[in-house]
Amino acid sequence: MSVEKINSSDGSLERIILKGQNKSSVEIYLYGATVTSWKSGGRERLFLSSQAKLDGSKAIRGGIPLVFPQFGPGELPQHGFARTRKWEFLDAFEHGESMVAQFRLTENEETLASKWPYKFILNYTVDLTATTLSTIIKYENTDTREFSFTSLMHTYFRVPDISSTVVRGLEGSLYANKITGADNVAEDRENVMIAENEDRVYINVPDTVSIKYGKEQVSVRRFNFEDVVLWNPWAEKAAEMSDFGDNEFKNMICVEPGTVSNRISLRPGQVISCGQLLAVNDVLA
Ligand SMILES: O=P(O)(O)OC[C@H]1O[C@H](O)[C@H](O)[C@@H](O)[C@@H]1O
Repeated sequence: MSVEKINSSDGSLERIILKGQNKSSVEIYLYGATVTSWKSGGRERLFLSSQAKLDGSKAIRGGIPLVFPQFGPGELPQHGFARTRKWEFLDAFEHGESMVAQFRLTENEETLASKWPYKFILNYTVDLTATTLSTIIKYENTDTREFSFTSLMHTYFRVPDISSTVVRGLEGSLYANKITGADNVAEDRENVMIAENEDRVYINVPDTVSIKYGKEQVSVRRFNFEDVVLWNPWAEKAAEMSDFGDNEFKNMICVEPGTVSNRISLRPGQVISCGQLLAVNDVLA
């Protein structure tokens, strides 16, 4: 088990690499506090585009970008400012079976001058075990006024083949289809598969959904996040994105825990912790 801090002496961005038991590891860029790699049993579980910008010029395309305080388009830049700010690295250490790293983001002059002008502290904890990765944000209102926000962990999973990838646990939930504009559609499938440009916000989702591919399954358990966004840009939209390889849509699926259909409100001094626990399980059969 080890912690490595890569400084930017060669011009690359600073990052932290935690190595845990059984060939597990996680890499976190201070830029956006973006997790860019998670390995369990020596295998990469997250998708990072070969075209991703890793120089701080754009939000990182892949891994786990953190969306705060605005999901999607709006008064702030798309998906807010947390994914394009440099976070402070607080500490990394071994804790029982886990390797843990902690990061912090607070307001700055730019955010105070933005359309979301509040004082806040986000404490972000990344916890790695041999078979799990948990990412938790503690949101704290340090302002004198109540504020509200939307937030999400934009998790990009690497899959061998999208055409045989199944998402389970969504059956019975309602979703808004952001492509067609249809709202409150009931999901009636036990096994959700993607075969075109999909962008859906699921609400009333059970705590755990899972992604199954081949003989493996990764489960995604949420804490205090209400919704799950399901996204794959498919061929045409992928081709329009400068930081996404044309054929890479075949090897990724975004299953994104967040609270985006409602807003989270915090009074002065109030705190809430929200996050996700990703766990790798082998599937027999
Ligand atoms: O291109 P980005 O700003 O990173 O957004 C990528 C995607 O994020 C989420 O999944 C949204 O639901 C999509 O509408 C959006 O296209």
